[in-house]
Amino acid sequence: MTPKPTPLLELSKLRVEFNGSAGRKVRAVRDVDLQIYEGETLGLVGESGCGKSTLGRAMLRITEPTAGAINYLGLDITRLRGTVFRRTRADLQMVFQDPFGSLNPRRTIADIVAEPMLRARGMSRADARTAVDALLEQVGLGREAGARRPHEFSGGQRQRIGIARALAPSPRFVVADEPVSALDVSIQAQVINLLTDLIRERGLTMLFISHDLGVVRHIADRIAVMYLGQIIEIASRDDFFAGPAHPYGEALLSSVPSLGSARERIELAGELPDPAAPPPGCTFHTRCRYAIDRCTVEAPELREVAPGRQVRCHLPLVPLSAAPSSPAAPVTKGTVA
Ligand SMILES: Nc1ncnc2c1ncn2[C@@H]1O[C@H](COP(=O)(O)OP(=O)(O)OP(=O)(O)O)[C@@H](O)[C@H]1O
Repeated sequence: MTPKPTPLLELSKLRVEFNGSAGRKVRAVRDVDLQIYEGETLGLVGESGCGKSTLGRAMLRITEPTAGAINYLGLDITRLRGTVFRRTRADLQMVFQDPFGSLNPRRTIADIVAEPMLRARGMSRADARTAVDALLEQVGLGREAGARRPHEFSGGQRQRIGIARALAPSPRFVVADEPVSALDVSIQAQVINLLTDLIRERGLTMLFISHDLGVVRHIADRIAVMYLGQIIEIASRDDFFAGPAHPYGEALLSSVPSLGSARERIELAGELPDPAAPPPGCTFHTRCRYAIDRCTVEAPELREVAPGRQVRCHLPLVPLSAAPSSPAAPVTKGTVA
């Protein structure tokens, strides 16, 4: 028997609540348990507002979790303070959806990319200069880009700068939050191919957040589906695209005919419920076409229905004896044409 791989990052009961209007608590992330294995890209999908960004930001403590633990190499990051936190945090970086908003317009690209090398890794200026040149080459901008400022670049180029800055402290784990959704489709493919190359060359582990299943299919090894702050399905990429086990995933996939799903289109009834007042029982029951009485009163647990495949549903769509698949098994990733 092959030993189970050790997660690089493990979330236990991670919770994020915001103060909503009229003193109501917005439960954006609800007690999430999740393992991310070294070298894998985990795609996090779900409708707008289901909590994907909040979960990604909480994993890096950009948004402080309300409760729970984030285990990274034996350390609970939520408990770290001061220098130890800053040093550890340099291993964990983020690529944002809108790189322009996060790039200081007054600074040169070389300064922007060098800053985390100097601050987080204590590099000398001379070493940082050499490393910046190499990184700008690696992300396809060329070292000449270093002397210019953010406004001189197109959206796709700015995202390359955002990626260079995230990689500057040589992280092991990167959260990419909708990194291509603001870009033209032709540019999206180039940035996805760049990320795929960087993941392979640097052995990066990544949480890739996207509402676009077509994009996720090109880059992710495993898929986690989120609904109203909870993970409701986890599967290998191939298993998920062959047929989601949760009715929500089934509906999401059916809405993208280009993904080759021969199934009928399933309309999701109504809007995403208010995360400050989630429905009782299974939170998806109000929109689920298979819901039975039990779903309205009893909240399902996230349970394993096949090796490496978990689902939070009383009536999962795959048979309990579904074909085995390893959670961290290497998957050949596609190149976007
Ligand atoms: N700072 C905040 N204060 C109050 N509520 C917030 C805050 N940030 C997010 N929320 C709420 O938390 C819930 C989850 O939002 P989040 O942005 O994480 O979802 P998402 O799936 O990433 O959606 P999107 O793709 O639109 O960003 C939403 O109801 C959102 O309105």
